[in-house]
Amino acid sequence: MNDAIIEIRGLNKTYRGGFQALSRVDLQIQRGEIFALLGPNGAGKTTLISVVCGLVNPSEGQVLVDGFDNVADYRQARERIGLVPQELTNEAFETVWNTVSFSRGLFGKAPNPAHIESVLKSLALWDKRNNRLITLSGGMKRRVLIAKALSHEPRILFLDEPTAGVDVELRREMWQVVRELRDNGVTIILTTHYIEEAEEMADRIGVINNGEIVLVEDKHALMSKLGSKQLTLYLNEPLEILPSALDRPELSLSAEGHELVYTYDGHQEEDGHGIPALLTDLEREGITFKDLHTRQSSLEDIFVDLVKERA
Ligand SMILES: Nc1ncnc2c1ncn2[C@@H]1O[C@H](COP(=O)(O)OP(=O)(O)OP(=O)(O)O)[C@@H](O)[C@H]1O
Repeated sequence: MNDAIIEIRGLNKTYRGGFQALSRVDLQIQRGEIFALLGPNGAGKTTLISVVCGLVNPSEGQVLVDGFDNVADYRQARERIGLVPQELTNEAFETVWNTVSFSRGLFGKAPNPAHIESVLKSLALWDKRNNRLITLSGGMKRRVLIAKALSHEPRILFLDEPTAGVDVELRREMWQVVRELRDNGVTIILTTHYIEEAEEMADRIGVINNGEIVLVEDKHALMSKLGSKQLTLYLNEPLEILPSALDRPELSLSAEGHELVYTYDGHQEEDGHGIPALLTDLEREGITFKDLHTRQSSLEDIFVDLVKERA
């Protein structure tokens, strides 16, 4: 199904001074998804978001937001987007209510107190509506940034590193907020270098490195395609060498022969070389084990491999 709410075509960005921050970026964001853009520092994440939001001009290429060209039809494109920036830049002495209402006005939208009320309630800020921002906790200030970005009823929300420097509890709270927004039909694009965040939240993941999109994939497909599993058997008696009957590339001895490590990705099963065959061979060779441990590679392992491969 292709129901792209954002279409990015052939985007290049070379900053004044000659640095190329984006290189031939093609990307489609589907309506209603949570898309995580993952990449190391300086990869081009903020530049890409800034171009889509119309804050930075591309050197080449085109961005369509819900069908509107973000240069030729800037207003229509921009009003569909909410942007939660990386930096906390709040007006310290304003109240929550005023700052969020003012943001709506910046988009030329008529006041709509009922909408502001529902945004503040959904972000658990209603009780704080008359508080000055300076009196709020860090987590509340972040939620105010989200409320500001939602004040003009955008259908797309960009979150640039929403949980950078945020503690674990607050991070979970933010994830919940983002999920609820998605459940209400908002398309979410978030940048992060917390792999855990992408693993937890995203429907699809894009990886950007050195200004190039190196991969876009459904999260589960990515993890099953590139992920591997590892089975470690703790042997009763150490082995000096592997018997030839056990000779297979996926198997190795470690811990001075006390551990047998089998690394597999599911394809071995199809070829008849999976775990059942391994266990049968072990029994036949009289090799016994006292314990076992399995481990699945995380998105982090996959990501590190990807970025290393292209370095
Ligand atoms: N205004 C600018 N002028 C020149 N170079 C810039 C400018 N803004 C960003 N860059 C360069 O472009 C590259 C990409 O920067 P960008 O902020 O998009 O990366 P990022 O992936 O968001 O990084 P981080 O994870 O650190 O926020 C970096 O090398 C950066 O130094």
